Amino acid sequence: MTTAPAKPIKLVVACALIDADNRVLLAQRPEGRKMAGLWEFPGGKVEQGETPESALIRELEEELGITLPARCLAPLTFASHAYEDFHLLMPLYISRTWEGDPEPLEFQALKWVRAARLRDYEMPPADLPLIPILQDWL
Ligand SMILES: Nc1nc2c([nH]c(=O)n2[C@H]2C[C@H](O)[C@@H](COP(=O)(O)OP(=O)(O)OP(=O)(O)O)O2)c(=O)[nH]1
Ligand SMILES: [Mg+2]
Repeated sequence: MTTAPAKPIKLVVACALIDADNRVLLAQRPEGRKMAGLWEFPGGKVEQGETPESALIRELEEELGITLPARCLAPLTFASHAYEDFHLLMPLYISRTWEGDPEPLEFQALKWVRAARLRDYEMPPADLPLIPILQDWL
């Protein structure tokens, strides 16, 4: 019996930011990167020495320029997806409260999207199972 070689697990944290109109923030991945142009939830890799929450707070500051205390983050769901060269494990948090106006500091664009419209935006394959969960929740 042969088994497929194990792929490294990459831990990425992301957040569904929800505005007062119940819309969710999607961010368009930059040019020149893997999956450029696809729409994702802001976030990024958990670095050595970080907790998932501290990594997410750092990423939201770097990518969007917003400040979000850990108490404003609630766990929503997660993605688990086999990419070609790694396995993505991505906890998805949700928040309705932060300080500052999100700006596309590291993205091509940002978009506030209604739950019913989420499928109009092409997302990474790992994110597709998250859409109905978010739609049920919103
Ligand atoms: N942030 C985020 N990443 C996602 C989503 N869906 C998905 O498959 N990913 C994948 C894409 C990447 O392989 C990985 C995130 O890596 P990244 O390169 O953007 O990480 P990062 O923000 O830490 O950026 P960098 O330090 O590499 O510049 O997770 C999502 O909804 N949000
Ligand atoms: Mg990122």
